[in-house]
Amino acid sequence: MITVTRAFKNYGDFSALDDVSLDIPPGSLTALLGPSGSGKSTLLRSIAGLESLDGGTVHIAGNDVTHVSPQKRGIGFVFQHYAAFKHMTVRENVAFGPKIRKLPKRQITAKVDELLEVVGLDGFQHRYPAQLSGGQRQRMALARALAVDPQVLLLDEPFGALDAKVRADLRTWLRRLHDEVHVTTVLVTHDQEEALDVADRIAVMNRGRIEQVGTPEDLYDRPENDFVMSFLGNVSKFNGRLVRPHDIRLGHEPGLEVAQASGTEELGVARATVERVVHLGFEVRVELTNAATGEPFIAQITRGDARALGLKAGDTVYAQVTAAPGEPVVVSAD
Ligand SMILES: Nc1ncnc2c1ncn2[C@@H]1O[C@H](COP(=O)(O)OP(=O)(O)OP(=O)(O)O)[C@@H](O)[C@H]1O
Repeated sequence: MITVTRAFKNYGDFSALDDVSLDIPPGSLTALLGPSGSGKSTLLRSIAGLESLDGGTVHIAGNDVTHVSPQKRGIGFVFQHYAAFKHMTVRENVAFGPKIRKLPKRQITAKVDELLEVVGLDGFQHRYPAQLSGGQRQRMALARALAVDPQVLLLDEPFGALDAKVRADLRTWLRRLHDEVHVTTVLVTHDQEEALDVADRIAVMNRGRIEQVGTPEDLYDRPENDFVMSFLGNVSKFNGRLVRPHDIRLGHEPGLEVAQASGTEELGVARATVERVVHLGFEVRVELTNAATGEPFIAQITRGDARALGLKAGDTVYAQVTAAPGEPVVVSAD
């Protein structure tokens, strides 16, 4: 368990951490998610001991490490741009930490073999970092961080510099790796899709504060405020409320047929003009304008529904917000 209690960090007048408290359960993969400048890296670096707090404490596994040096905190750290030793092979890079710790040679060999296999680099062990792809280099960085058996693994946008496809592959891989090694992991990301995909818990940060902590489901289905709702997925303003695109149904009649089809309670109907219909594979994004308010909004519906409605630009339709009873998918915009 990592416990941050009432952490404050200022840079001059600027408050980078403003009374942050957070519990990170042992064995979890927790994402710190927030926009640029919200304090994610500062919080991560404070847990690592790379930043000293102006107030508050950090405990790791029950020990107060607030004034303990980074080397003695039992952490592995991976940054966005990982600085590997260029003159060392992959194998030598991974073996570096255990060698410094003077582990017996045989033990080091076994450990490095195991880790290279876990990160899928066993065929690359004699290459130099420059001979690896970006994704392979980050996997080497993770193997190197894990080589010293850290209690905690801290990842600061580890896949940030890679292209979308490699990022997606690596996060699936990280999830599996975590299921295998179970080391308590904290991941900094500004990418909500990455956080929802990989983390079992997410702490949403904004302006040096934590807005909400919970499972991806909690945050997506039960956001505590507009900031969390907007940050985790698309939202549109609909009759003065924030609504998710897939919580809007479309029909040719006001209310009736959409209400019957969904069987859910009515939360508001609006007449709207279809501006654009975008096919996104299984789903269709319909861009609309509210006839009464002139506000643009988006509905996301299935391809089948779009076909049944025969939607095209210029059509007038009725949009209705739906939500399963008891599920507050609509948060007041005020
Ligand atoms: N050494 C520093 N000196 C002055 N200001 C700093 C310093 N480090 C960070 N800050 C400021 O503190 C705020 C929080 O920075 P932090 O790096 O924690 O944000 P972040 O959420 O990780 O953002 P990003 O995703 O852009 O890295 C930013 O406004 C940043 O400019």
